[in-house]
Amino acid sequence: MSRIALHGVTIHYDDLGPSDGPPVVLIHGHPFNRSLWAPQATALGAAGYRLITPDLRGYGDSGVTPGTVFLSDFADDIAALLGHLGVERAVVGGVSMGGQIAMEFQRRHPQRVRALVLSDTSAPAETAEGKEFRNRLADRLLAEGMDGYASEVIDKMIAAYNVAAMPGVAAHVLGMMRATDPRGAAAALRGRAERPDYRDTLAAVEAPVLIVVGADDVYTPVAAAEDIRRLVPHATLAVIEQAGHLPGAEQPERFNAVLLDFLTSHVPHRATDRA
Ligand SMILES: O=C(O)CCC(=O)CC(=O)O
Repeated sequence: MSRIALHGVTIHYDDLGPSDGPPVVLIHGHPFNRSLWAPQATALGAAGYRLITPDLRGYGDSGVTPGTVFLSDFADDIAALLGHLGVERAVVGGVSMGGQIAMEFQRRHPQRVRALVLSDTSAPAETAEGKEFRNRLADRLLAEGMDGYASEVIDKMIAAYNVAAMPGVAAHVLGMMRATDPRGAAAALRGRAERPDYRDTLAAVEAPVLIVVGADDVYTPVAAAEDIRRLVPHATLAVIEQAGHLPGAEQPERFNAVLLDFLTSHVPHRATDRA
């Protein structure tokens, strides 16, 4: 684990795998942390890729900036982290809110994106109803803490059948949610409520794009992934069976196979991308 002070906060991150491998950044969702990507670390490293996984500000070991944190703040943190690491261009991917941050990164720093990986996410701006929900949830988490929310949503974060069948995965996901600082979660909820519509950005993307979705995701169902696919005709779409909103955790072997297949085709090892 490493850390860096940037934009007024300390960001913790892992930088794993061969340092001269093509860099891949994977961004966790809400309310998780970089340990979400533990099942990807070994597989990517063994295949020769460098994997950089930050704890977003307000999550995991990173510092908290209470109030409102916009997806643009998260994207700029990642750009600064890559600058610190001497990485000019990278594969940038994420799950759910992390996928939206990857789209925001593409919007703000398109020249730094070698390829995009969008797992279980959606491109449109928040609806009026969604904004109200996120702002209410932010108030609730600040008042009550994370425990009640974590118990309520575990069977949507991973497929309900996996909660029983995969107690280790369920415990990990619950543990990440419960350990999140409510001030960090609330700040991200408020900022995410204000996110822009990413559909125009996606329609203009020339970089390779991988869209992944759990077959039984109830938050961002397969239809949301198909909507993204329609915007990006050159994208690859993979549906992961026996998974919900977090296929990288629920079905790591299937998820890793799809990811590595995409990387091998579109991001070969020869290029080094160090600045
Ligand atoms: O609140 C939602 O939109 C679904 C849950 C979620 O955001 C999880 C995540 O960001 O990974």
